Amino acid sequence: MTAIETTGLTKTYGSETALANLDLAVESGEVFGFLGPNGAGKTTTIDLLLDFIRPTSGSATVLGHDAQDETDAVRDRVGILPDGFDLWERSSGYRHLEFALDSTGVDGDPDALLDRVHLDRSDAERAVGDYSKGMRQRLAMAMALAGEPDLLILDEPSSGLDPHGIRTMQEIIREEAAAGTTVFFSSHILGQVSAVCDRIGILDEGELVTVDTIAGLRETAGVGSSLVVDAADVTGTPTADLEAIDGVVDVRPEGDHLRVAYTDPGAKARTLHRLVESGATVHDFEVVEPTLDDLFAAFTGTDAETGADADPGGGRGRDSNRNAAARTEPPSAADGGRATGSTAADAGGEVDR
Ligand SMILES: Nc1ncnc2c1ncn2[C@@H]1O[C@H](COP(=O)(O)OP(=O)(O)OP(=O)(O)O)[C@@H](O)[C@H]1O
Repeated sequence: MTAIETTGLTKTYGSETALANLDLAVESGEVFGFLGPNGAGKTTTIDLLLDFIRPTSGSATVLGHDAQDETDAVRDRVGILPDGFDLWERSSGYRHLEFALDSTGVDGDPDALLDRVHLDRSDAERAVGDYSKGMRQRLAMAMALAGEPDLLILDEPSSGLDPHGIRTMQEIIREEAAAGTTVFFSSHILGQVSAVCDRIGILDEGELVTVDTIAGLRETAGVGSSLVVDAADVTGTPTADLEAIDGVVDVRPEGDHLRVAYTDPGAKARTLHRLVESGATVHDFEVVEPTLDDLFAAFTGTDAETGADADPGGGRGRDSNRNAAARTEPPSAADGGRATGSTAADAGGEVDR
């Protein structure tokens, strides 16, 4: 079954197109990474899937249900970690988990959820108002896991997490995938998705640029690996000599090192041989794999982190003001559903446990 399917899904705000004509199918059981820089349209897509906002045109189904007409059926089976969620500041972590479990109608153990996200039970007794950003994120993830959802939709799940927290998040995603849960998660931190995703969709300025496996993306982008060699006396080996080696695509001196980009793995040994033959002393070498940032730049012409033009000569560039547009229609709360979104009412008083 297809877990998520969108057809021509579009959202505009006045003259601003947040999402343009999105056609996307995420298969059941897949871990799908939705990548794009700030303002690419990731949250807009997720908000449309969960009916937090309505599309300008197009349609979407989630777990076989129409995202706009069968919202309750969707939210019953989807665990959601929204972007910019709110919590009840004076309620305890436990209270949040009890609420999340109650709203799924499925029996569950709050302690088991805490264990999964590595949140201490003593912390769960406290009001969330003084939680760190990472603890809040862990609690929100635990709420999303309540009720064993069929689909997890996570908007920037690693936001605010330290490296240990990021590893925990990745472990949870792997465990969920192993249990057959479909996971759809957005991120602009490209390195973090490669470890867990079956496929990746790259979104840029509201448009889906490509969808593929990481290996497929690398191949299509033509971004090869590099051999970085620490060698002395390389003067006897002209760059052109190395560039002529089968499989080598580029040779650049970098300080005391030489960076040799190749597409055929056999080119590594041929390069090292050629250097030694010509009298160079090879002290050390390492293979540098292309990062997803390299891939992103190859597909969009922009740097994923900064949005800056990655290739001023040939890239498409970005309008740096694009994301500054005022939000005139804030995502609404998932009231009563499984969502941890802006449902929190800070009712005041003592810690509510
Ligand atoms: N309510 C709104 N009113 C006007 N413009 C909006 C609104 N919501 C989103 N936008 C615009 O739509 C575009 C896509 O925004 P969206 O939040 O979906 O991006 P994103 O990829 O999730 O970014 P981020 O990584 O920063 O969360 C942006 O240019 C944003 O300014």
